[in-house]
Amino acid sequence: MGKEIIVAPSLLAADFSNLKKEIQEVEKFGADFLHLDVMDGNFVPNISFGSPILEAIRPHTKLVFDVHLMVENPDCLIHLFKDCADIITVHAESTKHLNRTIQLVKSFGKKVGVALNPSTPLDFIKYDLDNIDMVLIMTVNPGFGGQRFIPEMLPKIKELRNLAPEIDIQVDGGINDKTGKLAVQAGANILVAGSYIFSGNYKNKINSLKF
Ligand SMILES: O=C(CO)[C@@H](O)[C@H](O)COP(=O)(O)O
Ligand SMILES: [Fe+2]
Repeated sequence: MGKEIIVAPSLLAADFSNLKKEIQEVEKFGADFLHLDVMDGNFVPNISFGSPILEAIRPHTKLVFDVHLMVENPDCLIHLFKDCADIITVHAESTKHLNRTIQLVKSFGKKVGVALNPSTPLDFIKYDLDNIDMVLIMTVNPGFGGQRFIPEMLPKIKELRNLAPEIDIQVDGGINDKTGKLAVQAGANILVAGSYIFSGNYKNKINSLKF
């Protein structure tokens, strides 16, 4: 442990007909990041929202915009997020040349995250760790909110924490007060939670993740 816990509500589970209010509520109750799941219906079997929505909500909050790109060929799309994202996370599985994609995100002056699907080994990023700000360990298979946390990801988080003691480790998928605690004990310091937070009582839920 050691690093302060960052709580990142995932907008995917918010009321889409009331986004401005939803975002301002989680901000008021202590959220640190706003996690924004961009899905293209190709890399994952679902479509969510894209840069026009992010630009529309950007003026209404000071939260850090943590953009999780679940798109095939992210190099073609990254530029769309240059005016609204603070952190851009790409999936290691979505690009042929991960190191080039990392450099592209950085060329826009953004922090760069790399996400790994549950079955993707840490070896994929071993030689890029010094160039990455954050590693996102997916604790479900990407594409949908409301899935169950995969406990086999806990040793993966531990292994990464040993490999990179200072890096930000984000976990995403099935996070609640119980699974979040296990992830933090394993070494994670950024907790994404969608259905857990947006299912009600935002204040208690956000507080319950600040271990
Ligand atoms: O990236 C994803 C899903 O692919 C996530 O960010 C989900 O939005 C998390 O939702 P919950 O599992 O917390 O409901
Ligand atoms: Fe996500």
